[in-house]
Amino acid sequence: MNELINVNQISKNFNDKEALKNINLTVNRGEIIGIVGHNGAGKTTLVNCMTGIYEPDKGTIDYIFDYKSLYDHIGVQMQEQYYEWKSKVFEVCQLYKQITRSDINLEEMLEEFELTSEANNYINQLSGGNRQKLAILLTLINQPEIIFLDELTTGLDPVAKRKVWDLLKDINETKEVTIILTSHNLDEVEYLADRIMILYKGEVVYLGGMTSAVEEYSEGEKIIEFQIKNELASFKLMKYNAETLTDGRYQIRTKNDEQVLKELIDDVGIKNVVVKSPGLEDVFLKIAGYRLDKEGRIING
Ligand SMILES: Nc1ncnc2c1ncn2[C@@H]1O[C@H](COP(=O)(O)OP(=O)(O)OP(=O)(O)O)[C@@H](O)[C@H]1O
Repeated sequence: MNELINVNQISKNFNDKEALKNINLTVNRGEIIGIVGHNGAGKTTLVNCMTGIYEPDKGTIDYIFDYKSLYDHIGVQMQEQYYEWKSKVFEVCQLYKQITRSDINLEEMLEEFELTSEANNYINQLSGGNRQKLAILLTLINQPEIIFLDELTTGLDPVAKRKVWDLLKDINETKEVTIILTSHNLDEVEYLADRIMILYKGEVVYLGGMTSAVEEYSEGEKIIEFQIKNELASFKLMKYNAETLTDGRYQIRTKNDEQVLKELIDDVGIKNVVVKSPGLEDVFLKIAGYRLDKEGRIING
């Protein structure tokens, strides 16, 4: 695969705070990389280093293209506050086109993004989903090889979120644009990314495929969720360390799922059973040393 960016052992400090420590990352052409981590983990700092906004204190970043023309090759999602809030959609697109001296056909692009009917509307009148689609469109006006997106779907409803995700997949596949996105939304990363980087206190704790992340950190563990037919039998669950969920459901984590399931069916009496593998959220929480309580709130593990 073709390497676009090589991040070699970079570190970045703010005063005496180490925001990034010895980060390595090779970005290959055509891939989608999701960068996740707790608040303050260093996601934005890493993106800012890769997009030339910050200079690393240690290490180097090599680009396949000439660094002097970096902004001809990358697209960076602007924070909403940078737009002229009361501008019309088409005007902002045109401005971006002029600034980047692009020869892109804006009408075609708006059509592709299903934003044609919004072209003469003010940005502050757009729905959240359309505003995010516009943000993506703007990153693509200079026809970049790689785009950087930050917290793309925060606050969007599930349908709008899904539309934005599908748009991104389409851009990645048809335009062969490489995508780096930071997100707190693990479903988003799980759906979109080919590789995931998990940052924890400025260090990379995982970099690789999604399936191997789950395999590596779940160590063959399975999650069994169920209700019991007769609540009086609930004392029998004590030996399994079962957690109580909402809605009268229980959860057991085990590496011996077949045996435990058989015992639950034969000895306890269970119904509405779901057996699942841990997901990215479980992995993420485990790496960061957290777990969820029965209402799904994060607590220290
Ligand atoms: N310009 C700055 N000046 C001082 N400290 C900074 C600066 N930018 C980031 N930091 C610090 O560096 C660390 C990493 O911050 P960064 O914004 O990269 O984290 P993040 O993972 O993007 O967090 P969030 O999810 O909250 O956006 C934090 O401790 C933050 O306070």
